[in-house]
Amino acid sequence: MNEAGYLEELASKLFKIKKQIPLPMFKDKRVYVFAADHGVVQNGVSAYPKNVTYQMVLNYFKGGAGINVFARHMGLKFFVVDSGVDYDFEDNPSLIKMKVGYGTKDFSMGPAMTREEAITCIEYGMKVAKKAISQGADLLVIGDKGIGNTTTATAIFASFGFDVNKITDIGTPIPPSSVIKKRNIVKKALKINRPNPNDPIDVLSKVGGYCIGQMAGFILEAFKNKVPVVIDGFPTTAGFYLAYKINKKVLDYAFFGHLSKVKGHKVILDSLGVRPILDLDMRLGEGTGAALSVYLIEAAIKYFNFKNEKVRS
Ligand SMILES: Cc1cc2ncn([C@H]3O[C@H](COP(=O)(O)O)[C@@H](O)[C@H]3O)c2cc1C
Ligand SMILES: O=C(O)c1cccnc1
Repeated sequence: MNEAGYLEELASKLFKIKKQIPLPMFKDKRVYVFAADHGVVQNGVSAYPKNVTYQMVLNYFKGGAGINVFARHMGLKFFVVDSGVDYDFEDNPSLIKMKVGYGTKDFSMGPAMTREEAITCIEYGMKVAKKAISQGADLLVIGDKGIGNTTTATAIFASFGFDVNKITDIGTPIPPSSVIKKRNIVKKALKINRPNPNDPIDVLSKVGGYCIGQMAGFILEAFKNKVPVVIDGFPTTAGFYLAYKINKKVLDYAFFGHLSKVKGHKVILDSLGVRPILDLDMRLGEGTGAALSVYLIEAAIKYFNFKNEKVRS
């Protein structure tokens, strides 16, 4: 048996969550993109300046970004969470205002945020998930938006013991000299801040981001409510990793939508023993790879139900 290969694993993972035959199809699929600014950007670790973050959020409102295309293609409701962008947005139907601050501090000089802010991030992320689920959401895809967030993600993983040399790569296209700078900035951040790998909140406050902290809270709340979450690329996996360090059981509720082209992503996914659904050389972030993978998760459910129907008849 197992002729449908990995699709059967996907279905059996869902079956462990839902414990229902037939498995229900998703009725309210959503993508939440967590956006924030990162003080570390002032060191020239991204191909873009900081103000591109808020411009991209404004672009979401017009439906003009990659994730808007894929959300429409996949029938996902789209939301952007302002976790901490250095800009005051006017109200918009897809905007969720959860600002913890106007961007983190540069963690190569000291802590990114206070411990209180880190806890607030987790709480706000939980609030976003709670509301989504109370409105009927039954599949939650997460994405990232924020210039510099791949440096923040690298610093988080490095804090938990991953080798900086093995996980540092370009996010947006920077020259090799800037990749070296990125690596050195992360090393300096660890030296200055000494994040405690046994205390995920300490890691978040020392070298984290408002967006990544909120993703962690979001994932923890989704788990509590038995709602599966689809993780995207490198920055969203950092959010997942923080949640995982708080509660290892979140692994049973998470699907890894794709393998990012950022080389560290494979290192992290291998360490978790998980297999990404797609591998398309994407390094776009925003939830794009995860959004596309939903197609296969749904196909896996249909196939599972078809097989079980055959067995019964
Ligand atoms: C136009 C544009 C579209 C994007 N779509 C995703 N990202 C991605 O790249 C950024 C992280 O890479 P780094 O750490 O190198 O800054 C994030 O905003 C992420 O969403 C984009 C970035 C830009 C500029
Ligand atoms: O892996 C990702 O999701 C990613 C890669 C590059 C830039 N932003 C996100």
